[in-house]
Amino acid sequence: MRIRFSKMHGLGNDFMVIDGVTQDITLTREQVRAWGDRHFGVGFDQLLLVQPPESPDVAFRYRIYNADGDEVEQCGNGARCFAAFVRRQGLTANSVIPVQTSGGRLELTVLADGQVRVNMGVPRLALDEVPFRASAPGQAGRQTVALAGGRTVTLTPVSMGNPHGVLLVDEPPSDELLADLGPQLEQHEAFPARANIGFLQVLDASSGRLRVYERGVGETLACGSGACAALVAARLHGVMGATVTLHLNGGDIGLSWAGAGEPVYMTGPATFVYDGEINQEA
Ligand SMILES: N[C@H](CCC[C@H](N)C(=O)O)C(=O)O
Repeated sequence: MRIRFSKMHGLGNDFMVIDGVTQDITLTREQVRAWGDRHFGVGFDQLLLVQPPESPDVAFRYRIYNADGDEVEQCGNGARCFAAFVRRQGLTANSVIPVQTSGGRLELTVLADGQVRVNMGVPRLALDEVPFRASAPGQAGRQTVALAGGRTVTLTPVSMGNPHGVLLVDEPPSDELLADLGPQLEQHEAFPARANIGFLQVLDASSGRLRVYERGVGETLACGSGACAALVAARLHGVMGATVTLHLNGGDIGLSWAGAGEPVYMTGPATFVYDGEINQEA
């Protein structure tokens, strides 16, 4: 069976986006991995599957699959591309689009300049909601994680619907730092569901530099939910204000968070690359 899809990206975090409203799509873990392969398939960080709504308070459901084939709860850059996709496909003409993901309900607003503003929901900081398994009592927002060889790191566990661990670093996050700590922390026993690991260098109260080693993918050029988690962590540490710009390898993202109990808002681009067709069995 031939499947129609669009290739898109949000600041270089790239997606295969499939209309599961007008096409009857069933995905297996093996199929996602095959299509995600950058040599033998389409190649992507995540696959986004658009589906009809399952409740009256949303217009759509969208499912997110990492390149390793696992379905996950949330994708911030993907949410922006989802909004641009459903309008381009003619599935909606609305500018405000409520959507359900496995990690919660998002409200997306397509702005006049084509950027998309996302209400990413209220961050969850309770350790069992991230989930995070503390090895020793930590103070709010700061947990110590033991690494092989006796080293320890301090990070902030945050859920944006998906799990994140954010480290505040004094220098620009280097390739060596991510290669050393990214895989260890992504799969660390402290994160029973694994985690996306962010490395944030705070530049001043309104700007910072972020690199993210994503769960199920590795480092991406941008991570939207990771950017939200980084702002939350920085605010818990008292080192950033309510409205910031974070510089990611793929570009800049605007964020705001008014504090505990409030949602995080993220604004950024959604870029269309090409339309394609692929065989279901490929
Ligand atoms: N790797 C993430 C999913 C994609 C998140 C990211 N691409 C974003 O923009 O939020 C996870 O396993 O939770």
